[in-house]
Amino acid sequence: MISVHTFVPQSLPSQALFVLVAVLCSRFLLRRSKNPLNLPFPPGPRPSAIPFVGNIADMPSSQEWKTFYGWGLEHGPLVMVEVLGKKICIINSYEVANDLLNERSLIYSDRPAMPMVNDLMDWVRLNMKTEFQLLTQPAKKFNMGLQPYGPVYKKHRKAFQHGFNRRESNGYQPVQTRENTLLLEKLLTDPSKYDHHLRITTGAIIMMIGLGYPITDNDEFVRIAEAAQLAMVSAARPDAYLVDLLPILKYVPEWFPGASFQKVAREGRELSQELQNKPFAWALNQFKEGNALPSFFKDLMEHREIASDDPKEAQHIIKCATAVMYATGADTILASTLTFILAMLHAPHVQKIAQEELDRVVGTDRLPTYADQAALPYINAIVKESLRWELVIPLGVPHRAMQDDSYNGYFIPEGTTVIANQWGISHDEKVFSDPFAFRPERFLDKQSSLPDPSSIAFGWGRRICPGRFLAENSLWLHVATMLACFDINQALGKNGKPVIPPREYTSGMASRPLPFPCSITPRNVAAVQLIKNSVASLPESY
Ligand code: HEM
Repeated sequence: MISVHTFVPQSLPSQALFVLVAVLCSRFLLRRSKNPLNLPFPPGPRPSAIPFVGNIADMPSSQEWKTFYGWGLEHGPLVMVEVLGKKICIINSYEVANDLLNERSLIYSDRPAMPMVNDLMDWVRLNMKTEFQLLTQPAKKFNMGLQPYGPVYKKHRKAFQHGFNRRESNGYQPVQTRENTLLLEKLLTDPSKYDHHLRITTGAIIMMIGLGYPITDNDEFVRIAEAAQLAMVSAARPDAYLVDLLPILKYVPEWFPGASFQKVAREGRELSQELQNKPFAWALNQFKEGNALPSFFKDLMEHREIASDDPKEAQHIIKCATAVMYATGADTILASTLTFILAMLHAPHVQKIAQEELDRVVGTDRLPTYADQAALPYINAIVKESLRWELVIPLGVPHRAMQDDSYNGYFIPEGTTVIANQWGISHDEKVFSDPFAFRPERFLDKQSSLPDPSSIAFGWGRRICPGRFLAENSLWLHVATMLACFDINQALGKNGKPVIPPREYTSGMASRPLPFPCSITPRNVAAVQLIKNSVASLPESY
């Protein structure tokens, strides 16, 4: 069933019902009339016999990527479904995703409207009619990741890329190194809370890099960022709410029977406002008083012209970029590191090989650093396999066709939502043999033609994740240093036997492992001393 927190009013007034039917009919007829070559649509599960309803009953309510993967096996790499007149294409192969989303990115770089998240939760308010108005009244648009493709989006993207291209991202390595060393100490002291420590570390890294903000215990900004991000990713699943399929419903008031989605939206909206305003106000104050630490925010404030020639618009773009950064950055790095830890419990032999490589190349009297990266192919392969084995954003962020297109004899009409099932693509056994096993070795062969998992996990074309260099740097250091200092083992169950935790992940746009027990112990006395020495030699502050 469709994953509705649905809303179907019990007793719509007859006029509203008429409008609804008219909207559906016109959408249906409009789509039918535009297929000049009369090509078939891509195959997919058979829709309902009831007109307009389409595949609503086939849509999964959780772990959508697994159902979509099954459709790929049954119908081929490009699947189409239709839900209430809206067409959704699901891509299950690297080749097709590359052909459409990379090679034809001029056509596929738009985002679908997503009224629940964008309009009602205020992540991108689209109540203005034209791109021109969007350009001249930018005050409401906040999350560039969900913005339609166009001049406004390009300005936001440019500002973001300025701070996170490969060179700038490498410039943040000292922050990552410092916070990671503190993480090792926390894992030494209290390993059972490993997920909490990692959450604090990824938050601290993002807040320092983004705003120059040193987080505290129970930090308010971290709480806001996490809550806002959770609200967004829970709602931003493909057509999770009926309002995403029938945008007219966004005008239904919260008090109306059955309109509980409006309460969810209001709470999300309040969080998104807090996310944009509170940390920014703090950073601006620091900047004005001349106390700002080096950060993405400070750099952009000093080079506002990169964002816009208009200082007011520039400030707005900077505010949006910093908010988006800590809304998207911390949780994704956390989830990929948790996946790495879970993988170590499923493939214990891997860490033995990795530790042998680390001892041989780095030795045991210092921590691995970024300078060792090129000499540690097995660690690099673990990072790649962690990005492939389970996906932080299993279905990517949906794209939208901006014009009619055809591919391999199939018609893809303008307006189609295009979902790259990144989880499915990463588990395509025609490409990755034994895809459910954690096997870093598959990436050791330099002659191999396997796609790099980064070219799947971080998305496609002009919308590819701009935080990917930063994310990979963080993940690499967590993997290399944790394996250098600790043994990561299965925890013992009640019967005293080791327990392999299941590979269970949350649903939503972003996904992470459900909490799982594990044992993290220092490899030996030398590792304990190494961590203590490394912490002692950290500078007092930034
Ligand atoms: C392991 C970590 C991460 C993964 C797997 C990941 C994955 C993704 C994916 C799949 C997309 C959608 C791309 C598409 O539309 O095809 C995306 C977009 C985005 N990511 Fe990441 N991401 C990660 C970390 C980060 C970090 C650390 C930041 C910020 C510093 C970030 C900022 C963004 C932004 C702003 C977008 C929207 C891009 C746009 O629409 O133009 N991400 N990410």
